[in-house]
Amino acid sequence: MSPRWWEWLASQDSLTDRLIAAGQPRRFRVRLLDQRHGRPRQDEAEALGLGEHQHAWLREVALCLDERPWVLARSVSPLGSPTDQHRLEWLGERSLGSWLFAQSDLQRSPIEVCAGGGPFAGAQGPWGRRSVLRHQRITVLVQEFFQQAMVDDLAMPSR
Ligand SMILES: C=C(O[C@@H]1C=C(C(=O)O)C=C[C@H]1O)C(=O)O
Repeated sequence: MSPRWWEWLASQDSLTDRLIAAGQPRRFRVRLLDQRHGRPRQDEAEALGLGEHQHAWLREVALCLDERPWVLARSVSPLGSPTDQHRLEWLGERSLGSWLFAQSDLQRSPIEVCAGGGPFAGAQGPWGRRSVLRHQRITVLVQEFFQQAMVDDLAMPSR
């Protein structure tokens, strides 16, 4: 892995803030692709220690600079029951990170890295990462997949 990618993949702070800074003067926007209640994938349930029938809040977004998707993200957070309202349902196109990283007691698990663009149709990119973030009773598995548009716009190394 190149040092420039390591800097992105290993960063413990808010990816939103890093994208805004690196993307200057491009306009940053969170484009909400999907947000619903449903069953996590098996690997997501395992990462969250969930039983296979437990429901979760599922959120998929594109983090865009000048409307180009640099990162596709899929976040999964357990629900007590399918009819529960998740505390973050109101987010809309505000960044999940803008709320999470405003919580003083936020905890983050070690970051796991994987190759590839992620479980999104047509996704293309060199790297993905995931970690679990916790604040009081909220636990969120955040999965971020860096896309070819970011490679091109920042002239990043291919891997
Ligand atoms: C966790 C963060 O929030 C980002 C924003 C997301 C969203 O709005 O759904 C999802 C993943 C993150 O890249 C962050 O900024 O680090």
